[in-house]
Amino acid sequence: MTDTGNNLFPVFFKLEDMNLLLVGGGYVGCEKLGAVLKNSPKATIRIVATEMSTEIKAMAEGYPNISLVEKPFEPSDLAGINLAIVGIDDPETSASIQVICRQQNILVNVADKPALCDFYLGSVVKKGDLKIAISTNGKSPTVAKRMREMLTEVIPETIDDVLDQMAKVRDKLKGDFDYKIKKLDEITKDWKN
Ligand SMILES: C[C@@]1(CC(=O)O)C2=NC(=C\c3[nH]c(c(CCC(=O)O)c3CC(=O)O)Cc3[nH]c(c(CC(=O)O)c3CCC(=O)O)/C=C3\N/C(=C\2)[C@@H](CCC(=O)O)[C@]3(C)CC(=O)O)/[C@H]1CCC(=O)O
Ligand SMILES: NC(=O)c1ccc[n+]([C@@H]2O[C@H](COP(=O)([O-])OP(=O)(O)OC[C@H]3O[C@@H](n4cnc5c(N)ncnc54)[C@H](O)[C@@H]3O)[C@@H](O)[C@H]2O)c1
Repeated sequence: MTDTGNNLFPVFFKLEDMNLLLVGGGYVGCEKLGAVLKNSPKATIRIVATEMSTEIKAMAEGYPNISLVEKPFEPSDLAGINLAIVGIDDPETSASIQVICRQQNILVNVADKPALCDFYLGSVVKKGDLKIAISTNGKSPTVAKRMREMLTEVIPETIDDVLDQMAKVRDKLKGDFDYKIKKLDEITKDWKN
């Protein structure tokens, strides 16, 4: 078996059909909330923090699916939660939240603590329906950010029109699976050059 270097398995969650808990309402909480809202603005998010910053309150305004609860984290906050992100300035409590999440099979990200993460957030390139997620295996989030900027620049805005056209062709194609693949490959075969 060869080691590919980065063994993280990328998936795209339908977060808007899930319940997310964000613990922490400071700088990191705000960063992570921003990342979530940019991608999945209708996600149901419970934010629990002893103190909620004015920034996070402002960011949550206008999102009816966000509930802000100003109090310390308690295990009961995990009721009905599918995913959790922890961004608090208390390493011991962070570690204990990670343990409780594990016990309940809730996937957890403790921001900036790779050893305590079941998943990492990625840098995200988004052009209409096209989305590319980038990971450096935790080696350099700054490189991930630069790659996002580079790809955002080189991918044309018209890619979304291309996706619309391809979706139309795809819907119209009759025939079996192999035929469809052949046809769709034919239409796009020159793109590599
Ligand atoms: C991609 C992005 C997504 C997001 O968070 O939305 C993201 N970090 C971003 C930015 C960023 N984070 C940090 C800096 C400061 C510069 C620097 O330290 O390099 C910058 C740059 C900046 O802000 O300019 C600090 C930092 N981050 C981690 C550590 C701990 C460590 O490495 O041990 C420390 C040190 C903390 C300390 O010093 O105490 C760890 C993680 N950060 C990850 C994701 C995961 C790995 C992703 C991957 O595989 O590449 C992982 C493992 C876990 C996680 O947090 O999910 C987002 C870019 C969004 C964009 O702009 O596109
Ligand atoms: N600020 C940065 O640039 C930065 C960069 C890298 C790593 N970090 C790390 O990320 C973590 C969070 O940093 P920050 O800048 O967001 O801190 P912060 O002080 O801005 O916010 C901390 C938040 O955690 C909340 N909190 C603390 N204990 C809690 C508990 N038991 N239950 C619920 N909420 C609780 C506070 O009320 C506050 O909302 C720290 O471990 C920090 O070392 C911060």
